[in-house]
Amino acid sequence: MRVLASAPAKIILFGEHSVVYGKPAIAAAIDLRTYVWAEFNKNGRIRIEAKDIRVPGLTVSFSDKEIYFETDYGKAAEVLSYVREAINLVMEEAGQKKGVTVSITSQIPVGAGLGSSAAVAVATIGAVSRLLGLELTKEEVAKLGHKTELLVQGASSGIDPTVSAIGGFLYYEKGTFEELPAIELPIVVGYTGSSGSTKELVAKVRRSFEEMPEIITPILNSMGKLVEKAREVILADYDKELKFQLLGRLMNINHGLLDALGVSTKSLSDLVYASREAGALGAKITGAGGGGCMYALAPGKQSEVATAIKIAGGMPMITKISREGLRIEEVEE
Ligand SMILES: Nc1ncnc2c1ncn2[C@@H]1O[C@H](COP(=O)(O)OP(=O)(O)O)[C@@H](O)[C@H]1O
Ligand SMILES: C[C@@](O)(CCOP(=O)(O)O)CC(=O)O
Ligand SMILES: [Mg+2]
Repeated sequence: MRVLASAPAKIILFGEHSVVYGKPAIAAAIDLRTYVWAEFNKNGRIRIEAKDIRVPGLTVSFSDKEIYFETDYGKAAEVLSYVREAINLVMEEAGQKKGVTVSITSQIPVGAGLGSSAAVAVATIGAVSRLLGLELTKEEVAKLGHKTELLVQGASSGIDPTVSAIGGFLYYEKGTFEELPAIELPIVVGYTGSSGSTKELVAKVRRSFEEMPEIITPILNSMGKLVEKAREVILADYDKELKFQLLGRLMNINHGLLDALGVSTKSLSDLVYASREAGALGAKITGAGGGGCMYALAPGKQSEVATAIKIAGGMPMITKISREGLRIEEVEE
Protein backbone atom coordinates (compact mmCIF):
# COMPACT_ATOMS: atom_id res chain seq x y z
CA MET A 1 0.00 0.00 0.00
CA ARG A 2 1.17 3.56 -0.78
CA VAL A 3 -0.28 6.87 0.41
CA LEU A 4 0.40 10.37 -0.93
CA ALA A 5 -0.44 13.33 1.34
CA SER A 6 0.22 17.04 0.91
CA ALA A 7 0.15 20.08 3.19
CA PRO A 8 0.45 23.82 2.49
CA ALA A 9 2.86 26.59 3.44
CA LYS A 10 1.56 29.61 5.34
CA ILE A 11 2.19 33.26 5.91
CA ILE A 12 1.82 34.84 9.33
CA LEU A 13 -0.06 38.09 8.73
CA PHE A 14 0.37 39.33 12.32
CA GLY A 15 1.90 38.09 15.57
CA GLU A 16 4.91 35.84 14.89
CA HIS A 17 7.21 35.41 17.92
CA SER A 18 4.73 36.98 20.38
CA VAL A 19 2.48 33.96 19.65
CA VAL A 20 5.18 31.78 21.30
CA TYR A 21 4.44 33.77 24.52
CA GLY A 22 0.71 32.97 24.42
CA LYS A 23 -0.41 36.06 22.47
CA PRO A 24 -2.78 35.64 19.52
CA ALA A 25 -1.67 35.62 15.87
CA ILE A 26 -3.31 35.61 12.42
CA ALA A 27 -2.08 33.34 9.63
CA ALA A 28 -3.21 31.98 6.27
CA ALA A 29 -2.33 28.85 4.32
CA ILE A 30 -0.94 29.61 0.85
CA ASP A 31 -0.79 27.70 -2.42
CA LEU A 32 2.70 26.16 -2.14
CA ARG A 33 2.71 22.56 -0.91
CA THR A 34 4.90 19.73 0.40
CA TYR A 35 4.13 16.22 -0.90
CA VAL A 36 4.91 13.04 1.04
CA TRP A 37 4.59 9.45 -0.18
CA ALA A 38 4.58 6.76 2.54
CA GLU A 39 4.81 3.02 1.93
CA PHE A 40 5.79 -0.13 3.83
CA ASN A 41 9.22 -1.63 3.17
CA LYS A 42 10.57 -5.08 3.86
CA ASN A 43 13.76 -4.27 5.77
CA GLY A 44 11.90 -3.03 8.85
CA ARG A 45 13.72 0.34 8.93
CA ILE A 46 12.49 3.89 8.66
CA ARG A 47 13.83 5.28 5.39
CA ILE A 48 13.55 8.96 4.51
CA GLU A 49 14.13 10.17 0.96
CA ALA A 50 14.23 13.96 1.09
CA LYS A 51 14.50 14.75 -2.60
CA ASP A 52 14.98 18.47 -2.63
CA ILE A 53 16.53 19.52 0.63
CA ARG A 54 20.15 20.57 0.93
CA VAL A 55 21.99 18.32 3.39
CA PRO A 56 24.93 20.16 5.00
CA GLY A 57 28.18 18.50 6.01
CA LEU A 58 29.04 16.64 2.80
CA THR A 59 32.76 16.40 1.92
CA VAL A 60 33.95 15.03 -1.40
CA SER A 61 37.56 14.03 -2.09
CA PHE A 62 38.79 12.47 -5.30
CA SER A 63 41.87 11.07 -6.97
CA ASP A 64 42.27 10.26 -10.65
CA LYS A 65 40.32 7.05 -10.29
CA GLU A 66 37.93 7.38 -7.39
CA ILE A 67 35.55 9.76 -5.62
CA TYR A 68 35.07 9.52 -1.82
CA PHE A 69 32.03 10.93 -0.04
CA GLU A 70 32.02 11.68 3.69
CA THR A 71 28.96 12.91 5.50
CA ASP A 72 28.70 14.71 8.80
CA TYR A 73 25.98 12.38 10.12
CA GLY A 74 25.05 14.77 12.94
CA LYS A 75 24.23 17.60 10.54
CA ALA A 76 22.41 15.35 8.07
CA ALA A 77 20.34 13.79 10.86
CA GLU A 78 19.45 17.25 12.21
CA VAL A 79 18.04 18.38 8.88
CA LEU A 80 15.71 15.38 8.80
CA SER A 81 14.68 15.65 12.44
CA TYR A 82 11.17 17.07 11.76
CA VAL A 83 10.38 14.09 9.53
CA ARG A 84 11.90 11.59 11.98
CA GLU A 85 10.02 12.95 14.99
CA ALA A 86 6.77 13.11 13.00
CA ILE A 87 7.08 9.44 11.99
CA ASN A 88 7.97 8.37 15.56
CA LEU A 89 4.98 10.21 17.01
CA VAL A 90 2.54 8.58 14.57
CA MET A 91 4.00 5.12 15.27
CA GLU A 92 3.69 5.73 19.01
CA GLU A 93 0.08 6.87 18.53
CA ALA A 94 -0.71 3.78 16.41
CA GLY A 95 1.15 1.46 18.82
CA GLN A 96 2.95 -0.06 15.79
CA LYS A 97 6.58 0.02 14.67
CA LYS A 98 6.97 -1.01 11.05
CA GLY A 99 9.40 -0.52 8.20
CA VAL A 100 8.20 2.58 6.35
CA THR A 101 9.73 4.52 3.47
CA VAL A 102 8.82 8.19 3.28
CA SER A 103 9.62 10.18 0.17
CA ILE A 104 9.35 13.98 0.16
CA THR A 105 9.14 16.62 -2.56
CA SER A 106 8.40 20.22 -1.71
CA GLN A 107 7.57 23.52 -3.40
CA ILE A 108 8.26 25.49 -0.20
CA PRO A 109 11.59 27.30 0.26
CA VAL A 110 13.29 26.05 3.44
CA GLY A 111 13.94 28.39 6.39
CA ALA A 112 12.11 31.19 4.58
CA GLY A 113 9.39 31.85 7.16
CA LEU A 114 6.75 30.06 5.07
CA GLY A 115 6.36 27.12 7.46
CA SER A 116 8.24 24.41 5.53
CA SER A 117 8.92 22.63 8.84
CA ALA A 118 5.22 22.46 9.71
CA ALA A 119 4.16 21.45 6.18
CA VAL A 120 6.68 18.58 6.07
CA ALA A 121 5.59 17.42 9.54
CA VAL A 122 1.86 17.64 8.76
CA ALA A 123 2.14 15.91 5.36
CA THR A 124 4.31 13.14 6.92
CA ILE A 125 1.85 12.63 9.78
CA GLY A 126 -1.04 12.57 7.29
CA ALA A 127 0.60 10.01 4.99
CA VAL A 128 2.04 7.70 7.67
CA SER A 129 -1.10 7.71 9.85
CA ARG A 130 -3.25 6.75 6.84
CA LEU A 131 -0.76 4.02 5.92
CA LEU A 132 -0.99 2.57 9.45
CA GLY A 133 -4.79 2.71 9.37
CA LEU A 134 -4.97 5.41 12.03
CA GLU A 135 -7.90 7.74 11.51
CA LEU A 136 -6.83 11.17 12.72
CA THR A 137 -8.88 14.35 12.46
CA LYS A 138 -7.13 17.43 11.06
CA GLU A 139 -7.06 18.86 14.61
CA GLU A 140 -5.29 15.70 15.84
CA VAL A 141 -2.77 15.97 13.00
CA ALA A 142 -2.19 19.63 13.97
CA LYS A 143 -1.53 18.61 17.60
CA LEU A 144 1.02 15.96 16.53
CA GLY A 145 2.60 18.55 14.20
CA HIS A 146 2.90 20.91 17.15
CA LYS A 147 4.52 18.15 19.25
CA THR A 148 6.98 17.52 16.39
CA GLU A 149 8.00 21.20 16.35
CA LEU A 150 8.32 21.24 20.15
CA LEU A 151 10.61 18.19 20.08
CA VAL A 152 12.87 19.67 17.39
CA GLN A 153 12.80 23.39 18.21
CA GLY A 154 12.33 23.27 21.97
CA ALA A 155 9.64 25.96 21.62
CA SER A 156 6.75 26.38 19.18
CA SER A 157 3.40 28.12 19.40
CA GLY A 158 1.71 25.50 17.19
CA ILE A 159 0.30 28.08 14.78
CA ASP A 160 2.16 26.75 11.71
CA PRO A 161 1.12 23.09 12.00
CA THR A 162 -2.45 24.21 12.80
CA VAL A 163 -2.74 26.39 9.69
CA SER A 164 -1.02 23.75 7.55
CA ALA A 165 -3.39 20.99 8.73
CA ILE A 166 -6.64 23.03 8.74
CA GLY A 167 -5.98 25.44 5.83
CA GLY A 168 -7.66 28.81 5.24
CA PHE A 169 -7.39 31.97 7.28
CA LEU A 170 -7.08 31.55 11.08
CA TYR A 171 -6.92 33.56 14.31
CA TYR A 172 -4.86 31.39 16.68
CA GLU A 173 -4.31 31.62 20.41
CA LYS A 174 -2.76 29.04 22.77
CA GLY A 175 -3.71 25.96 20.78
CA THR A 176 -7.22 27.07 19.83
CA PHE A 177 -8.29 28.72 16.61
CA GLU A 178 -11.13 30.61 14.98
CA GLU A 179 -11.70 30.56 11.21
CA LEU A 180 -11.77 34.08 9.81
CA PRO A 181 -13.95 34.96 6.80
CA ALA A 182 -12.22 34.56 3.45
CA ILE A 183 -11.23 38.03 2.28
CA GLU A 184 -9.35 38.65 -0.92
CA LEU A 185 -5.95 39.90 0.27
CA PRO A 186 -3.92 41.70 -2.41
CA ILE A 187 -0.52 40.69 -1.10
CA VAL A 188 2.96 40.18 -2.51
CA VAL A 189 5.50 37.95 -0.75
CA GLY A 190 9.16 38.97 -1.11
CA TYR A 191 11.88 36.36 -0.59
CA THR A 192 15.37 37.60 0.30
CA GLY A 193 16.89 34.31 -0.89
CA SER A 194 18.61 33.78 2.45
CA SER A 195 17.29 31.63 5.29
CA GLY A 196 16.91 31.76 9.05
CA SER A 197 16.48 28.88 11.49
CA THR A 198 13.28 29.18 13.52
CA LYS A 199 14.88 27.27 16.39
CA GLU A 200 17.72 29.81 16.62
CA LEU A 201 15.55 32.91 16.19
CA VAL A 202 13.05 31.79 18.82
CA ALA A 203 16.00 31.13 21.16
CA LYS A 204 17.42 34.60 20.41
CA VAL A 205 14.14 36.29 21.39
CA ARG A 206 14.00 34.11 24.52
CA ARG A 207 17.49 35.29 25.55
CA SER A 208 16.47 38.96 25.20
CA PHE A 209 13.27 38.26 27.12
CA GLU A 210 15.24 36.68 29.97
CA GLU A 211 17.90 39.40 30.03
CA MET A 212 15.54 42.40 29.74
CA PRO A 213 12.02 41.30 30.67
CA GLU A 214 10.94 44.85 31.57
CA ILE A 215 11.70 45.98 27.99
CA ILE A 216 10.69 42.92 25.97
CA THR A 217 7.39 42.22 27.81
CA PRO A 218 5.74 45.51 26.71
CA ILE A 219 6.84 44.82 23.09
CA LEU A 220 5.19 41.38 23.20
CA ASN A 221 2.08 42.88 24.82
CA SER A 222 1.84 45.51 22.05
CA MET A 223 2.11 42.78 19.46
CA GLY A 224 -0.74 40.89 21.14
CA LYS A 225 -2.91 44.04 21.18
CA LEU A 226 -2.26 44.85 17.54
CA VAL A 227 -3.30 41.32 16.55
CA GLU A 228 -6.59 41.76 18.45
CA LYS A 229 -7.08 45.06 16.64
CA ALA A 230 -6.32 43.42 13.26
CA ARG A 231 -8.97 40.75 13.99
CA GLU A 232 -11.52 43.48 14.78
CA VAL A 233 -10.70 45.25 11.51
CA ILE A 234 -10.99 42.01 9.50
CA LEU A 235 -14.40 41.25 11.05
CA ALA A 236 -15.71 44.85 10.92
CA ASP A 237 -18.23 46.09 8.43
CA TYR A 238 -15.83 48.68 6.93
CA ASP A 239 -15.35 49.17 3.21
CA LYS A 240 -12.32 47.43 1.71
CA GLU A 241 -10.28 50.62 1.33
CA LEU A 242 -10.49 51.53 5.01
CA LYS A 243 -9.88 47.90 6.04
CA PHE A 244 -6.68 47.69 3.98
CA GLN A 245 -5.46 51.06 5.22
CA LEU A 246 -5.88 50.07 8.87
CA LEU A 247 -4.36 46.62 8.33
CA GLY A 248 -1.40 48.22 6.52
CA ARG A 249 -0.73 50.54 9.46
CA LEU A 250 -0.87 47.62 11.88
CA MET A 251 1.56 45.65 9.66
CA ASN A 252 4.05 48.53 9.74
CA ILE A 253 3.85 48.72 13.53
CA ASN A 254 4.27 44.94 13.74
CA HIS A 255 7.38 45.11 11.54
CA GLY A 256 8.91 47.81 13.77
CA LEU A 257 8.30 45.69 16.85
CA LEU A 258 9.82 42.60 15.20
CA ASP A 259 12.85 44.72 14.29
CA ALA A 260 13.05 45.78 17.95
CA LEU A 261 13.14 42.08 18.91
CA GLY A 262 16.19 41.70 16.64
CA VAL A 263 14.74 39.33 14.04
CA SER A 264 14.94 41.59 10.98
CA THR A 265 17.92 41.81 8.63
CA LYS A 266 19.04 44.55 6.25
CA SER A 267 17.76 42.57 3.24
CA LEU A 268 14.34 42.06 4.85
CA SER A 269 14.03 45.73 5.80
CA ASP A 270 15.22 46.78 2.31
CA LEU A 271 12.34 44.80 0.77
CA VAL A 272 9.89 46.21 3.35
CA TYR A 273 10.87 49.84 2.61
CA ALA A 274 11.02 49.29 -1.17
CA SER A 275 7.45 47.89 -1.05
CA ARG A 276 6.14 50.83 0.98
CA GLU A 277 7.80 53.32 -1.38
CA ALA A 278 6.18 51.53 -4.34
CA GLY A 279 2.74 52.09 -2.83
CA ALA A 280 2.12 49.18 -0.44
CA LEU A 281 -0.13 50.18 2.47
CA GLY A 282 1.88 47.98 4.80
CA ALA A 283 4.87 45.64 4.74
CA LYS A 284 6.45 43.37 7.33
CA ILE A 285 8.49 40.25 7.95
CA THR A 286 6.54 37.02 7.85
CA GLY A 287 7.66 34.04 9.95
CA ALA A 288 10.70 33.81 12.18
CA GLY A 289 12.88 36.33 10.23
CA GLY A 290 16.69 36.33 10.21
CA GLY A 291 16.36 36.08 6.41
CA GLY A 292 13.51 34.47 4.54
CA CYS A 293 10.40 36.42 3.57
CA MET A 294 8.43 39.62 4.06
CA TYR A 295 5.01 40.40 2.67
CA ALA A 296 3.31 43.58 1.52
CA LEU A 297 -0.36 44.56 1.34
CA ALA A 298 -0.72 46.36 -1.96
CA PRO A 299 -4.26 46.80 -3.30
CA GLY A 300 -4.05 47.94 -6.94
CA LYS A 301 -0.24 48.04 -6.72
CA GLN A 302 0.77 44.41 -6.71
CA SER A 303 2.80 44.53 -9.91
CA GLU A 304 4.54 47.82 -8.91
CA VAL A 305 5.45 46.30 -5.53
CA ALA A 306 6.64 43.06 -7.16
CA THR A 307 8.94 45.12 -9.41
CA ALA A 308 10.24 47.16 -6.46
CA ILE A 309 11.03 43.93 -4.57
CA LYS A 310 12.95 42.63 -7.59
CA ILE A 311 14.93 45.88 -7.94
CA ALA A 312 15.76 45.76 -4.20
CA GLY A 313 17.31 42.31 -4.72
CA GLY A 314 14.41 40.06 -3.65
CA MET A 315 12.22 37.50 -5.38
CA PRO A 316 8.54 38.48 -5.52
CA MET A 317 5.82 35.82 -5.31
CA ILE A 318 2.16 36.56 -5.83
CA THR A 319 0.34 33.90 -3.82
CA LYS A 320 -3.24 33.01 -2.99
CA ILE A 321 -4.77 31.78 0.26
CA SER A 322 -5.28 28.03 0.16
CA ARG A 323 -8.62 26.95 1.62
CA GLU A 324 -7.36 23.40 1.88
CA GLY A 325 -4.99 22.19 4.57
CA LEU A 326 -3.83 18.57 4.78
CA ARG A 327 -4.98 16.58 1.75
CA ILE A 328 -4.78 12.84 1.10
CA GLU A 329 -4.03 12.92 -2.62
CA GLU A 330 -3.83 9.22 -3.48
CA VAL A 331 -4.16 5.82 -1.82
CA GLU A 332 -2.83 2.87 -3.82
CA GLU A 333 -3.84 -0.50 -2.37
N1 LIG B 1 11.35 19.21 2.02
C1 LIG B 1 11.82 18.97 3.24
N2 LIG B 1 12.29 17.74 3.56
C2 LIG B 1 12.77 17.49 4.82
N3 LIG B 1 12.82 18.40 5.82
C3 LIG B 1 12.37 19.64 5.56
C4 LIG B 1 11.83 19.99 4.27
N4 LIG B 1 11.44 21.29 4.31
C5 LIG B 1 11.73 21.73 5.57
N5 LIG B 1 12.29 20.77 6.33
C6 LIG B 1 12.78 20.89 7.72
O1 LIG B 1 12.39 22.15 8.23
C7 LIG B 1 13.57 22.94 8.60
C8 LIG B 1 13.29 24.42 8.38
O2 LIG B 1 12.34 24.82 9.35
P1 LIG B 1 12.32 26.25 10.01
O3 LIG B 1 13.67 26.62 10.53
O4 LIG B 1 11.20 26.25 10.97
O5 LIG B 1 12.00 27.23 8.78
P2 LIG B 1 10.61 27.38 7.97
O6 LIG B 1 9.58 26.55 8.64
O7 LIG B 1 10.33 28.83 8.04
O8 LIG B 1 10.92 26.95 6.56
C9 LIG B 1 14.67 22.37 7.71
O9 LIG B 1 15.96 22.63 8.24
C10 LIG B 1 14.32 20.89 7.74
O10 LIG B 1 14.74 20.31 8.95
C1 LIG C 1 8.50 32.55 15.09
C2 LIG C 1 7.22 31.72 15.06
O1 LIG C 1 6.17 32.53 15.61
C3 LIG C 1 6.83 31.36 13.62
C4 LIG C 1 7.88 30.60 12.87
O2 LIG C 1 7.50 30.34 11.52
P1 LIG C 1 8.54 29.77 10.48
O3 LIG C 1 9.10 28.49 10.99
O4 LIG C 1 9.64 30.80 10.32
O5 LIG C 1 7.79 29.58 9.20
C5 LIG C 1 7.43 30.48 15.93
C6 LIG C 1 6.15 29.75 16.35
O6 LIG C 1 5.06 30.35 16.29
O7 LIG C 1 6.26 28.61 16.80
MG1 LIG D 1 9.19 26.45 10.70
